Amino acid sequence: MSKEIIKIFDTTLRDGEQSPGASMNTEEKIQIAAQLERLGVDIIEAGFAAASPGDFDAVSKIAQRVQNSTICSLARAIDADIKAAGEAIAAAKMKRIHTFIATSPIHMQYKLKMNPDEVIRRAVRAVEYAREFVDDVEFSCEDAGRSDIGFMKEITDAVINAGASTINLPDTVGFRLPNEIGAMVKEMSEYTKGRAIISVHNHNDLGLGVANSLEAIANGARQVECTINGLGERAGNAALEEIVMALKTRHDIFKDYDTNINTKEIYPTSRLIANITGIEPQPNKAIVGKNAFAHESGIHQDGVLKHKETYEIIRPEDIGLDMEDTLVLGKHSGRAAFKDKLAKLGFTLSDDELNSAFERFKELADKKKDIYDDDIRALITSEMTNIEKAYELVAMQLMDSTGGVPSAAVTIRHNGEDITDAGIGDGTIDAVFKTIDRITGYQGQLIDYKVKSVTQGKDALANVTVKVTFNENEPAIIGHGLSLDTMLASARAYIGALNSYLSMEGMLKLRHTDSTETI
Ligand SMILES: CC(=O)SCCNC(=O)CCNC(=O)[C@H](O)C(C)(C)COP(=O)(O)OP(=O)(O)OC[C@H]1O[C@@H](n2cnc3c(N)ncnc32)[C@H](O)[C@@H]1OP(=O)(O)O
Ligand SMILES: CC(C)C(=O)C(=O)O
Repeated sequence: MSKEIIKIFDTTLRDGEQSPGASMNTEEKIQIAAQLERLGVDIIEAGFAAASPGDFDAVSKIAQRVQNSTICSLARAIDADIKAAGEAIAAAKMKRIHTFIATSPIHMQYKLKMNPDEVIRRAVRAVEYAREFVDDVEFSCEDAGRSDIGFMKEITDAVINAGASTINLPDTVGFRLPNEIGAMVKEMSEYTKGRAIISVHNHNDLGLGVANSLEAIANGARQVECTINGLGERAGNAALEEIVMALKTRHDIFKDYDTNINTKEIYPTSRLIANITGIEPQPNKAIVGKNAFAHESGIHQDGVLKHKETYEIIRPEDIGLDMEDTLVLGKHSGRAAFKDKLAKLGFTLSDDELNSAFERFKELADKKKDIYDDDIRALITSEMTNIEKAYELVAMQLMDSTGGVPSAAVTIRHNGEDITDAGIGDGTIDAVFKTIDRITGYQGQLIDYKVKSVTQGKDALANVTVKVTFNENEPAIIGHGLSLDTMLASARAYIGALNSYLSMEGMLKLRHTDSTETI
């Protein structure tokens, strides 16, 4: 008997980006979308096109490039949002508009300030208008977990009649227990049988997002919304890798179902998201955490040596983690071996990108003894997500004697000219950032600074993430920098954030003059 496919709807680029500190620039989002396509997700929620000109731009560019996944944009039940979503995804080969409105009494009364009839009217109008742009419309009863099921049936009938083909029942605040989600999904699936696909979108406030999603599948849900590494608003969303690997590992229970996910792309996708957002999964995170396949204690090690399955329920290679082949290439490696390694890691680079990545790889190999797959992943990610460089770091010299004044001399290239200046600060990083400000004329406010080592060892690459505002009325910008030297990585991250800001500046200006149309 052929298995039923559970559609995997990935919302890393939309709900995942709602994780504090997880903002991504357009180039980064395009790279993530390409990897999600490789992973085999059915639907990529590429953003919320009406949220900002930057979001619109990212959704449009993803829609132009992705061929094998449906591209979706979220939209409130507001004409202007739906128009933005429809226009942003217009070029996609397969496209969907996902519109939503809250259906719980608490949201309707206090947030929307609408009575239930008005909510139904808005929902119907939204779906009808969305159908003017696409055939595939998803409607979400926001806060379904706390909504009255009778009211959800009423609104569901209305939106199905208006043209929605997927009904999503989000547990927006992660309040429900698995048996409750199971009961809600069962009742709604039976009610809508043959008329719409029932989907779930479970948040993780009580740590139950994945359990709730599995229970939903067992009770009739045929689409699950989830994110890589469980990123998302507050405590995050149900993690894609956990849902998919639970279905695969417990095929005895879920024998009738399958997904289109190529599980070997799970680990590379997780690393890409961690490198880009700077948000590392906790070490004990299921499936993709650093310790997920580490056996620390003697009895476990003894068991694994005798027979792996004594303590391993998943083979690392099934998620694309090659435990035996982590040590790679060195300074004597050539372009062919480097290209071959990149292909194995799932990267396809243009000739220019390959040349520039190879140069950076050689610089790294000169200084670092062991180069691991994760070093190469970080290097390529930073190479491929480099946006146009208005400013480029050329050289940097630091002074930080104990009891003295930390100072930095920095040379930056701008419009082909090298500009050098020096400055002091409260610490070396502050001195570097202030000197960059003096040279560029932009005054950045550092909101957050994070450094993590890409792999182990004293000579590990430092991956620095900064969050900076260059204008207090505009959103903070994320920048990443990679180097063996933490100070150099910091300077690169700060200049990266400025370059991102400049590439978005025109769009951000537009945002202030945006008007939001309501019906
Ligand atoms: C559960 C979720 O994750 S929903 C998705 C959350 N994602 C986001 O919010 C994306 C980022 N958001 C934004 O950039 C902004 O909030 C925008 C551009 C969407 C809207 O900005 P603003 O127009 O300034 O509105 P603001 O955010 O202050 O308030 C939201 C408004 O939308 C209304 N609203 C909320 N959801 C809906 C909905 N589904 N349909 C219609 N109206 C809605 C609210 O009632 C409120 O209206 P009010 O201003 O009349 O009180
Ligand atoms: C818009 C919906 C799907 C959402 O993100 C939520 O309810 O959490």
